[in-house]
Amino acid sequence: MWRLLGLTRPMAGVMLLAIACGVLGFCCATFLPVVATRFALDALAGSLPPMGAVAGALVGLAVARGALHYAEQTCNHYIAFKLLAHVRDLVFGKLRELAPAKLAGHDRGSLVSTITSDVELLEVFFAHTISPVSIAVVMAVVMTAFLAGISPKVALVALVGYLCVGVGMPLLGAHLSADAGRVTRAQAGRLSGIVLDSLRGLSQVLQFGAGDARMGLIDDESRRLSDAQGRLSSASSTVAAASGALIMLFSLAVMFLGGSLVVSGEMTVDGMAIATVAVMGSFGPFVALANLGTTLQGTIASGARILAILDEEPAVAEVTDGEDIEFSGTSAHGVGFSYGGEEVLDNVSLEVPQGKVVGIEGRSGSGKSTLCRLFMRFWDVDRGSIALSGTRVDVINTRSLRASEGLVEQDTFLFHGSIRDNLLVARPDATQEKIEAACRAASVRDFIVGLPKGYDTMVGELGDTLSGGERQRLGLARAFLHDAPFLILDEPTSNLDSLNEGVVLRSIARLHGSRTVLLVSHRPSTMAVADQTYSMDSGRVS
Ligand SMILES: Nc1ncnc2c1ncn2[C@@H]1O[C@H](COP(=O)(O)OP(=O)(O)OP(=O)(O)O)[C@@H](O)[C@H]1O
Repeated sequence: MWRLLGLTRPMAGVMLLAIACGVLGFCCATFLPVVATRFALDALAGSLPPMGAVAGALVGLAVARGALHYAEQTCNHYIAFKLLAHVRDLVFGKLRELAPAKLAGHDRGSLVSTITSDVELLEVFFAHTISPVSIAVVMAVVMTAFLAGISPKVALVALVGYLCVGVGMPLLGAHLSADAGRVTRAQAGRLSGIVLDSLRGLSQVLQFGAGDARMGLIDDESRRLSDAQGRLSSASSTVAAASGALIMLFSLAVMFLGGSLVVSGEMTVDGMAIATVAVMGSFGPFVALANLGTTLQGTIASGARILAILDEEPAVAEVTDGEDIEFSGTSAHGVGFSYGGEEVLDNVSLEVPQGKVVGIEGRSGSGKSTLCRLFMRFWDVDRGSIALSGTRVDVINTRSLRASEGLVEQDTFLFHGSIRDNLLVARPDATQEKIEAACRAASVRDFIVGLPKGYDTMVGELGDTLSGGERQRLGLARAFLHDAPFLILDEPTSNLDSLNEGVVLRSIARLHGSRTVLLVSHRPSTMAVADQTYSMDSGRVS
């Protein structure tokens, strides 16, 4: 909570304005009936001021109440939405640092839920917690001082009432909802994770008839979510009912106390009427806090999840004060690496001279893709070193490293958008000629121009109808378009038929001399294009 509060520091001025407007607004709301009572008492005594003054005072207070409440809400929401934008910016910046190594193990659904609904829930904290609490504290002081001027005993009873509603009710809410707020947040994340997972694995679910089991899982998680939500709403209804009852109780207490003080001569009838009306109308700022006990827990849970992401240390730190390189070949020396547990690479050394195509073959799981990712510096090596142009990758500026390398992984991810958009990811300023040349080299041009909308065909429209081979060739076209001097191709032909494989291999062969290629494949036909081939077995290279 302190750290979330810390974020509001640059907004302190607007926050003070919100609090000032809130206090003045509640003063208008509370003193409107008080002033009206005063006029009524004056009328009874036969000394009513002119009606114009009476109407002016009452209408003035009512209009001021509306305007001040509007100003308070505007300030609060200005602060909240500025801060939400700032928090989103921090979270996306952090995700960029954490990707891909630290995001590999994250539950995607939870992550999406944190980025979207958790950040949004902070609005409750920034717009509906900080200033209402401050306003309630100030109003408690103002009202107690005002009532003490009429009768200290009445002021004391009112203060106890304010504490019961403003402090007791949030505590009751927190007690009744227990950890339902935290559970609701966590459960919402789990549910989105499972739904996302089920959607992505839809064909497996259908193929193995796992629909009922999957549905059962989603039902169970939904039930847990609605149980937690049910506990939350039941707690807030109880709190709302109890608050209403307390307000009536304390108003009656003030009235009866006032009556007895009038009888004992310690208070005038006018004083009793004004004190009772003032107390009855003064609970607004405290009622605004009553539900904090149920809502704040969820908000704090969301804040904790966001802060946990912001606190996570990236596996690989971005380099901005290192060296820029001109690519002239790459090498690995004595590289050892594990993902945490078992060793995946052990003492791996290889040379990829400039302009050459170097192949790596080996059985599944021997660590070929891992080595590719280490060349990209998605992870840092545990032992040994990887260097580009003789400079260790961990001292090369990340921007320069990314500009020097292009990676085609086994699975090509296509963003929602047109084929052209997906290709331009690799090089936003590419001309149509460059796009065509890259697609021709990847043997995908004929497929694209054969589509009714050509390069403007939406990938989303195609959905799963795009074959594995077509996606793979689009991935290759992207890499060719990227124009990096060093291309890392991880199984670039695994989904291609021999005709398309032939076209792609001829394109790779044409790269000889102009680009350097590290080519991973288990296909002898693909390996034939390499100048030199390393063999990988159980994390070792020969
Ligand atoms: N992100 C990861 N976290 C933990 N372990 C991983 C991760 N990625 C890969 N591994 C493990 O590292 C080992 C090497 O995997 P890698 O993908 O590098 O092998 P590969 O030779 O490319 O296999 P294939 O030819 O099947 O793609 C495997 O045992 C794999 O389970």
